[in-house]
Amino acid sequence: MTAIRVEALRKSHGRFEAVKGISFEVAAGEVFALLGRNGAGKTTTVEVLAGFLRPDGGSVRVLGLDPSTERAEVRRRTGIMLQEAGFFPDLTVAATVDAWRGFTAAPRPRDEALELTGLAGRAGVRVRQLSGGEKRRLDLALALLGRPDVLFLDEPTTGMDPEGRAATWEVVRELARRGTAVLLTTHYLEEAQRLASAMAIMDGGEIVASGGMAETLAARGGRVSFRLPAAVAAANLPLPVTVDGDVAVCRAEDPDLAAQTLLSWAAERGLRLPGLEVRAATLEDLFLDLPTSAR
Ligand SMILES: Nc1ncnc2c1ncn2[C@@H]1O[C@H](COP(=O)(O)OP(=O)(O)OP(=O)(O)O)[C@@H](O)[C@H]1O
Repeated sequence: MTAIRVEALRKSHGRFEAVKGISFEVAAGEVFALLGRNGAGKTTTVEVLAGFLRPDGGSVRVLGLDPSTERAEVRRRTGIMLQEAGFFPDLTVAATVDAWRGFTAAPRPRDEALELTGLAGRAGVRVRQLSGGEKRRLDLALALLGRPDVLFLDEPTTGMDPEGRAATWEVVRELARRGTAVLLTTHYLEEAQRLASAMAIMDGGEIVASGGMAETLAARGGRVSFRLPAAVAAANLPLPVTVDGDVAVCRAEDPDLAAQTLLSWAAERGLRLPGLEVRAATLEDLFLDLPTSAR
């Protein structure tokens, strides 16, 4: 079932067109990563989907509803974690969750929300005393309160320590397993690669690359890297490489085959290729391969 549908969406801020006719879909139970450098138009897109901004062109549907005209119903069934959270600094964590529970239909119990986000031990602490990462966790706890069918996460793990990040990923995975559609924006490409099964990369308000995560990465092939022996000139290797310092990198559709070719070539000459590493393409490779303006 399609949970989020964006068709030819356009949105300007004043005269500046931040989103220029983008389309994508997110299915129930899917984590979809919307990526792109600062100012690409990701937050504007999320704000339209959440009903904070009206589209100037095209259409968006969340759970089949129009967020600008059916905002209350969309709000009831979505959770949202924006970059800037508006907390009351003098309230405790527990009081903040209680206040939000008051606005939420059939909310989760407070302790469950705090437990899920690793804040159980911080219930009595005032919001002003939380670290940046803990504030993000509180924001997530509030976004989860209504057991949403759709969750918008705008850079959810910024400022979190590795443990907090891993715990957040686990919460997001569990929600997706239970059918929540998750739209994630992040600058952490490893996070996107681990969490999302599909993605779109935006640049200057347009989508410049999109597709299933596994399929897109598999289509990029992979790379073999090793330290170039002093006696070997890169041009003499049996496959083309780029050299960075003393590390040679060979991009290949089939990196295992490329590694075999390089190793046999080295063995025939009694050479070793120290530090040889074979790996599939990452989202970072894909990003770095985009035209400069698209990063
Ligand atoms: N309220 C606003 N008024 C004017 N311009 C805006 C407004 N909000 C965003 N913009 C501009 O629209 C463009 C897209 O911004 P947006 O916040 O959607 O990008 P983003 O991809 O989320 O970036 P980031 O990764 O930095 O969060 C930027 O150039 C930004 O300066």
